[in-house]
Amino acid sequence: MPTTEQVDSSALPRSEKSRSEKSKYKRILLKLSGEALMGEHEFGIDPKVLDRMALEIGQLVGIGVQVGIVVGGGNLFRGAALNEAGMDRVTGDHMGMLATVMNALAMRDALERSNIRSRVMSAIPMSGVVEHYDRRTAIRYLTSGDVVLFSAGTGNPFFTTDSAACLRGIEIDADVVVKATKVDGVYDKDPVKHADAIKYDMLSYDDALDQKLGIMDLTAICLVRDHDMPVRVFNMNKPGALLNLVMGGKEGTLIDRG
Ligand SMILES: Nc1ncnc2c1ncn2[C@@H]1O[C@H](COP(=O)(O)OP(=O)(O)OP(=O)(O)O)[C@@H](O)[C@H]1O
Ligand SMILES: O=c1ccn([C@@H]2O[C@H](COP(=O)(O)O)[C@@H](O)[C@H]2O)c(=O)[nH]1
Repeated sequence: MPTTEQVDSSALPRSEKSRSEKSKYKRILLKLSGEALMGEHEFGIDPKVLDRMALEIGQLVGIGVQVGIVVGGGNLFRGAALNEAGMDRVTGDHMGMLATVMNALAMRDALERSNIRSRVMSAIPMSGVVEHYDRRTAIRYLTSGDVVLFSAGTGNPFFTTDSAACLRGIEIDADVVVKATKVDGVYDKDPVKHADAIKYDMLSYDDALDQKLGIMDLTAICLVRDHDMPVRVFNMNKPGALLNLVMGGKEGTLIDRG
């Protein structure tokens, strides 16, 4: 398992310090579903969702957990959908990656309004708007307690932000990749389409791959399997769930080597 640098909890109030010492994870990579940022809307960003996420992320930072974030772009553009509508696929993917930069900027704004120090890095150079992604700099920011938002996915077309989240999680030596989504875990089939879907509490990488469960793309699952990076899938609309799972609570579904 990857190791992380110890969190300096000496600056925290006593109650938060003792929680930090008990937290299961010291550094996490949180994947936020772009689609979930729409809230009740059909497109775009619901500021209420951003503010609620900022509050929940702030609780983790408050107990000394280091938080890297990858935000999806499905609330704005997806390359595959644009391609189906007739657009060149690579152009569509570039639009999708730019959408994730917009979401990351909106998330940073919400975090900073809650007095949570945060940085946006982009896999696609965007001088004057956000910093270009650099692993060592990102780890320095995380170690100093800043939230780091990794935007523009992997920087390459034909990938997804799930793959980007797993890649960045491995690169920054996160203890876990936490996938925040609209459903409360991984099921034997899509629970949005099938009322009789059965939820898994835990699942091996190989089972997730063999059953093609659709919660994450296969590239992302292969990556975490090859690097033995655990993934926890949970419902981001359940208040307190993120803090609970970081403290070791059994939220959602754990995907690991089994
Ligand atoms: N076996 C499964 N178990 C759970 N969810 C599943 C499964 N198969 C498909 N899904 C679907 O996957 C969705 C969650 O994926 P995710 O959060 O990546 O959504 P997304 O809309 O693709 O995110 P983004 O907007 O970031 O691209 C759920 O809303 C659910 O409908
Ligand atoms: O590495 C990447 C990541 C994403 N894209 C494009 O962005 C959109 C939005 O990402 P989601 O994972 O669907 O939220 C995606 O559909 C791709 O078009 C990419 O090209 N490369």
